[in-house]
Amino acid sequence: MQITFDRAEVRYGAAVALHPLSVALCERRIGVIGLNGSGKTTFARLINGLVKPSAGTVSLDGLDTVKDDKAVLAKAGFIFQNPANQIILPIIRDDIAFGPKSRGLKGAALETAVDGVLERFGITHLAGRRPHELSGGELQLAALAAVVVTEPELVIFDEPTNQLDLKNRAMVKAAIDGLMQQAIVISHDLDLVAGFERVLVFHQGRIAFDGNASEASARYREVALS
Ligand SMILES: Nc1ncnc2c1ncn2[C@@H]1O[C@H](COP(=O)(O)OP(=O)(O)OP(=O)(O)O)[C@@H](O)[C@H]1O
Repeated sequence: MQITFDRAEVRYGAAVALHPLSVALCERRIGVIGLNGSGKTTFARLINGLVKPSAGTVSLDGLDTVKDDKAVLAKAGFIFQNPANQIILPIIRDDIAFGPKSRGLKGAALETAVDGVLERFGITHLAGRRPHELSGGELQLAALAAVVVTEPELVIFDEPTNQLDLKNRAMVKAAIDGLMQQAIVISHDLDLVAGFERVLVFHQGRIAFDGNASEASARYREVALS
């Protein structure tokens, strides 16, 4: 999928969260790194229309995130920094079933779809649990399953390994690596984006570097320590 920013900018009053940005993205794995407050989440939320540009446009395969917001939401799933906030229903299985159910899937087809994603992310044993009974990594996988079951073309992750231990981090990394969908991953975890085709470094609301993962890490270290 082609994601196109055309002079898109975001302002909150007098403060600029994202300076006018024009960029086209179509790689399968795109990393976004940068200091706190550099504009990464704003950038990511623009992609699926959670944040609307103050000026300019953002489009996904020609669909405008403002005018075609519903179609954009169906194409691009978003995993929030704290996935517990996006798991609405008390039981994991019901939460995963919620999206496809509200799109009309029912009966055996619904059960098969839910079983499929539970198995795919290795969380079948967690289906009957409540969100607070899951580890941070398991919560990420449950939120990911709930997004993937709706069959988006793109999945956007906002700091998916934030505050996870090594084991949970590896679990989430494996899930992202194995994802069939295009993925955009915001992260402070440079290992997570190390193998990505394209990595953007944000700094003070602008892209300070756009290129391969190893050069991006070096550039990030430079801006972080400057
Ligand atoms: N709703 C909002 N209202 C006002 N200012 C905001 C809002 N959302 C973000 N900002 C500001 O915009 C700037 C960019 O924020 P953003 O969350 O995009 O950064 P970030 O790189 O994702 O940071 P972090 O790594 O801490 O999550 C920050 O200065 C932030 O304070």
